[in-house]
Amino acid sequence: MNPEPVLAAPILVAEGVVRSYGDRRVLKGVDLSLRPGEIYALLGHNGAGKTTLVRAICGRLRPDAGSVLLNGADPARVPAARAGLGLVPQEIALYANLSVRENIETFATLAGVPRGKVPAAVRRAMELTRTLDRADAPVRTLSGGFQRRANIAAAIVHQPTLLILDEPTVGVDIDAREAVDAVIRDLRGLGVAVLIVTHDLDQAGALADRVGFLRDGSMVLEGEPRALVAEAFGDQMEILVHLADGLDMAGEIHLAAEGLEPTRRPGVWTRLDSGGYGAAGRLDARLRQLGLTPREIRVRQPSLANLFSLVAERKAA
Ligand SMILES: Nc1ncnc2c1ncn2[C@@H]1O[C@H](COP(=O)(O)OP(=O)(O)OP(=O)(O)O)[C@@H](O)[C@H]1O
Repeated sequence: MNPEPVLAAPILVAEGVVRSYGDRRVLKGVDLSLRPGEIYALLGHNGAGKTTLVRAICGRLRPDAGSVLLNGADPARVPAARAGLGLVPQEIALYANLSVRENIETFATLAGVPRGKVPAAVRRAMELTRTLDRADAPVRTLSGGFQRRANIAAAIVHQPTLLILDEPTVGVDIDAREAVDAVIRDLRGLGVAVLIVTHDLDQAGALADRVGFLRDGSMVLEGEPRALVAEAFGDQMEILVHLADGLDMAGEIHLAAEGLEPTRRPGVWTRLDSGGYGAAGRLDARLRQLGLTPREIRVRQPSLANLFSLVAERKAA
């Protein structure tokens, strides 16, 4: 008989984390754990408490109640625990006039990499982030996507076991985004635990082994993205209707009466439906009758974005 696979011990264990600012409770007892080689996407609207949770994980603030253990030690009290952490801030935090190599050397020294080991550590970080071919270029001459990878190199040069990335794809074009995703996957392959704080639901759905939705300081939903979507929507599909520009109020009322809701993309409306392509065909005919001829109708599997709206609606309900 094969023995049960033994799961590696978690790198991060946060339990019942509570934190208030004044009399406002911003974290209301949050649990979060990450194992080596796991990518976790922390999702939530502005003000949900994501940054506060990350600050508690980094040991930059102490929870009022609950605990955070990073590699078994409290990062707010034990500096050695913080050595196991790499943080990639949302803004590029590099010296613009220094080269990629010089920047990463500086971060290696700051992170306490022994002098003799700095060149090899810097080279490894540049290889992992595919920044080696521009190692000697000043950071200010590099594209936004390249700078972001160099930012990751600076955060991993001391070989942390947990890497936290804050909004790694904000302002990054699609090709550069894929390059950043590839770096994150490689780090997972090396056993690094990766926590991504993001509003980018496409990235979370594509990359994360687990996602957690933080809402008003509580983790309201957590799990494997595809399983969560399947559980929430069953056999429903998303019908996306793309309409011509210049929709008037009457048109919007008709669309809402057909159960459609506007998306963030102008002219694109959405509805969940278990009738699949047949339902899309009937909707097309109905909209034409109403004089709202769609430019395009698409039917697709629901995504994390649908789940995110559902979680937000539940709050409203
Ligand atoms: N230092 C502070 N003093 C007082 N209130 C704070 C402080 N930092 C955050 N808050 C409040 O705590 C709540 C949670 O903030 P937090 O930054 O953790 O949310 P977030 O989910 O990271 O939001 P965003 O996506 O906008 O960064 C917000 O209402 C915020 O205004």
